[in-house]
Amino acid sequence: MKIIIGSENPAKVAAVKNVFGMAGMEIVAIDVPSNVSVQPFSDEETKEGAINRALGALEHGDGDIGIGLEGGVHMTKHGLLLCNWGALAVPGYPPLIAGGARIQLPDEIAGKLLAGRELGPVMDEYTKKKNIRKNEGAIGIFTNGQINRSEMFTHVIKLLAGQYEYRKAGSTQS
Ligand SMILES: O=P(O)(O)OP(=O)(O)OP(=O)(O)OC[C@H]1O[C@@H](n2cnc3c(O)ncnc32)[C@H](O)[C@@H]1O
Ligand SMILES: [Mg+2]
Repeated sequence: MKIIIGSENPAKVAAVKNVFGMAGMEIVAIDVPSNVSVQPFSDEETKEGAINRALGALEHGDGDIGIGLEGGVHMTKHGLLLCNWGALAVPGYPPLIAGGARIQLPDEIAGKLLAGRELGPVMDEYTKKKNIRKNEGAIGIFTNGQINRSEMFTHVIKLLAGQYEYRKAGSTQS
């Protein structure tokens, strides 16, 4: 079985390997476009990005399963929340989707995003570190290391893998 993940971001690739990395599974990472803004600004747009990546991965990677993971932000009355979505696509079915954990972003960070900046570089500037988005992520920083980006995406991939298994079992029962 060949699984294509539509991103080369190591935090995302690690999440797929954590769940699908058993014997007999080939996991290939390719960078495919999300076809949404580089900084998605709603649940809908972030979810759309994940679906586009999953379909793109399936199309360009010649695999059995395409997976897309996308990070974004979503405005609420409690401020700007970090949001994350995943999608799993197989030929002949509508993509399965699953949402990830969401947390509040501090006002200082939210203000920069509302001014048009991207979270990745804003986080590097804020922490004075490099490539936060490929490592612990904003979620790791603002949960004091309790949940890092790849753990958060691992949970999303488990939600996708479980739905995929459930659907497969159902289709062989009848
Ligand atoms: O290579 P890709 O797969 O594009 O990985 P990415 O880190 O850019 O991740 P996304 O495109 O899914 O995220 C959309 C934007 O939000 C930023 N972002 C999302 N979650 C983040 C996090 O936890 N930490 C840092 N930046 C994050 C990211 O840098 C992008 O600007
Ligand atoms: Mg990106």
